[in-house]
Amino acid sequence: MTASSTVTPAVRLRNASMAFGDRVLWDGLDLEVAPGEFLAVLGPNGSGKSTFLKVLLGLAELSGGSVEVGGMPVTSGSRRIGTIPQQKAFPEDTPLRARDLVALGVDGHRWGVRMFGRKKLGERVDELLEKVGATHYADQPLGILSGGEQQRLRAAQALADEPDLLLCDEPLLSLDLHHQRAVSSLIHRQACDHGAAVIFVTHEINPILQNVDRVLYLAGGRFHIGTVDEVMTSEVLSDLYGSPIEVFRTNGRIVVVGVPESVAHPHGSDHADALRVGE
Ligand SMILES: Nc1ncnc2c1ncn2[C@@H]1O[C@H](COP(=O)(O)OP(=O)(O)OP(=O)(O)O)[C@@H](O)[C@H]1O
Repeated sequence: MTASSTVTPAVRLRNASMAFGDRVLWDGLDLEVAPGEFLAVLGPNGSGKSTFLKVLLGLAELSGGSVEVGGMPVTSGSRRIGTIPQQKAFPEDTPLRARDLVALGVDGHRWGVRMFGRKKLGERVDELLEKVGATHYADQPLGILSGGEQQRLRAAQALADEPDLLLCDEPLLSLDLHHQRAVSSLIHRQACDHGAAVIFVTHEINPILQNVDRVLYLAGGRFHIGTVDEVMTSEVLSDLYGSPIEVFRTNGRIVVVGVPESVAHPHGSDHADALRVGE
């Protein structure tokens, strides 16, 4: 799906540039993301993927150009944006249970808490917990849960208020295969059934290959936008990285070979999956 002229894009960037000092993350970026569209944002460590989400949240200002969300200038704290932030463990003594975190994402007015009391809120939270497979640890303290268990709760919280725009920063990290599928299909349904635009930052495109409409690939201060077939090619990635890259498909998966180690791990990251989009 792409933005048509009659529908207000969920996100619109015009001639957008972003730089920190002389470090350019992107320049001349024109992009419209339509309601219901699923955009994957790919690129090596430090290429600007999280910064891109921050710009949409109003937490970072473009160096040039403009950005609109839902046809309006970006303001921070919109209820219509759901976020699944990059994973960071909750401290062990966090005074919340799993279900409390999900409940924080539910807008009381929207779900009629005022009219029907806490019962309705509880039902909505139970429904969300079930969708991410978290029912059995709903009453556990947040801080003792594993990284993957916490991550599933973040996904439930982000979807609680049926956002129009869902910003996901590596939401599948530390999830096992089963829960990767559950969470990515939940996010995809938010796009298909509720018309939410999804912007999904990831190093690993294969788990979401079936869901992606377009890819924004950031690398070395440049970018390429298009469908998976248009962007994930040896030619495009070799051009972006400025060195020979091989992209091939096997068993319905994309394998990328030849990304320079210095680009894949510019900060000495121990994130070994950094660019292994094919595994
Ligand atoms: N406020 C800031 N001031 C200066 N530099 C910054 C600031 N925020 C981000 N950067 C730099 O911009 C670059 C892009 O950072 P960003 O976190 O967006 O990358 P990323 O693609 O999300 O990386 P990763 O895959 O490692 O999460 C990094 O080199 C980072 O150090």
